[in-house]
Amino acid sequence: MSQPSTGKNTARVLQSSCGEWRSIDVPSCSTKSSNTNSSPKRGNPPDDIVDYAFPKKQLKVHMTDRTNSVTVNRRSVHNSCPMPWFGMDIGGTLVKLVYFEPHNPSPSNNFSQVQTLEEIEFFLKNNETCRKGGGGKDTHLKIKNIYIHGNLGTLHFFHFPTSEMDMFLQSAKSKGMSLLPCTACATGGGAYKFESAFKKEVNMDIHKFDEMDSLLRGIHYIDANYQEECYYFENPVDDKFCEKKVFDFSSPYPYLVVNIGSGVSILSVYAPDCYKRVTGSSLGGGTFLGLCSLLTGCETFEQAIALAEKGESTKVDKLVKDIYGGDYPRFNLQGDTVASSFGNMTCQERRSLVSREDLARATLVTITNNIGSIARMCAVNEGMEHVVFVGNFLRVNPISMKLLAYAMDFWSNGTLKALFLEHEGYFGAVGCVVQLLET
Ligand SMILES: Nc1ncnc2c1ncn2[C@@H]1O[C@H](COP(=O)(O)OP(=O)(O)O)[C@@H](O)[C@H]1O
Ligand SMILES: CC(C)(COP(=O)(O)O)[C@@H](O)C(=O)NCCC(=O)O
Repeated sequence: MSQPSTGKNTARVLQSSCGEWRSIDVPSCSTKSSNTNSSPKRGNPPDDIVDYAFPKKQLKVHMTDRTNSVTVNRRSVHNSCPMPWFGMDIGGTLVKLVYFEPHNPSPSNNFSQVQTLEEIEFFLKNNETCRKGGGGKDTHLKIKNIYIHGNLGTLHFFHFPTSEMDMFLQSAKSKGMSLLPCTACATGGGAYKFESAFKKEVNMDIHKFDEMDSLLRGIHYIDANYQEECYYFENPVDDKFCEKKVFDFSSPYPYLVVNIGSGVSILSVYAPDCYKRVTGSSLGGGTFLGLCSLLTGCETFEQAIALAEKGESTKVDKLVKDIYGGDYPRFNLQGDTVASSFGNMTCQERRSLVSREDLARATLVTITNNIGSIARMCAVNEGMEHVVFVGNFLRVNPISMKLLAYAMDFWSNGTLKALFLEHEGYFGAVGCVVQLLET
């Protein structure tokens, strides 16, 4: 297979760099904290929940060590947010919805909590708009036996296209959803864009949270509560020997997060509550799907990926060997390296030889390599060894994951490791729910 492109995108990266510091309200957050052992504990023993959703100032917590870990008494449950709890990440392309089903609904309103959940579940499952564009419940991601704010329950995962949001609200209104008691919090751009529509259509005040804060809260929360969340690929481009392996994410700091949604955001994370947004790129998952739809006529992300699986990008891209006749050894550029993405498509004859599958594959490889190249440069600049890739661009998309794994390893001579998370696109929505009681 072709090699990832080299750092052709340097200028773009530097231009879009903003490097604004964000630090959540926790003391002694050093800007360049080293790899201290400040990670959440795994598992959830009954009397020792480690819950990063609670800031020190609002709840009675005590510091367990010098690295800002906070231990929360499980009885400090907030009663002003009626269950069931819903967290939404309303992104540029998809609405990610998580909801918490308590195993022991509070006795006082036992019936209404259960009934409310059943009614909302029925609505989500049977609503036309929720099923559009491959939307629906991600049953395989469900987490049983998780504690949120001291309550044991199950976390459910659901997604649908953001383009259906208005229809979704209309439909929720017509089915009487506004009358059901529950608490909804939201993040992503849509939390702001649709805030007034929520109020107008379903008379709901949503609790808004920043999407980067939520993303990190979600990552740390899920990782602390769900074994085997984090993984990497060994031998990523060798189909025979490629293996998915669990990575111990219990001491992750510092690390880089690359969130590949419609666009791309890159964050340096130094401690549980201390990070900065390093840069971003407008060439993300939306670009892939947009270009692929134009070039192949595909209708959905799943179709685009299915086409890409059968195509060859080397028919579309111009390789170093197409230009040099072989390697360019002086600068260690192998003949199979992509010299120019889509570079062969300037020629009519070559255009007539490529299929929709080849175009889909080339689009996927181009976008993925560009993100990999930016991520690698950020990791080098920031002195990071671990790069965590998240976002729904990676959904049902092992091609990109393996390419990113290979690219990180190859271009860093093995010093950088690409990591992935099972609940790839849902961390913002989870992070909202765990932040709920801070408001
Ligand atoms: N069912 C789907 N419909 C549309 N895009 C999808 C779907 N599944 C995965 N994707 C990919 O995921 C990207 C959106 O990722 P996501 O993390 O949800 O971002 P956002 O928050 O911007 O909506 C899309 O641009 C596309 O590349
Ligand atoms: C604006 C966004 C944070 C929105 O997040 P998204 O819905 O794409 O997940 C993201 O698309 C982004 O970071 N875009 C790149 C902007 C830049 O060039 O920095």
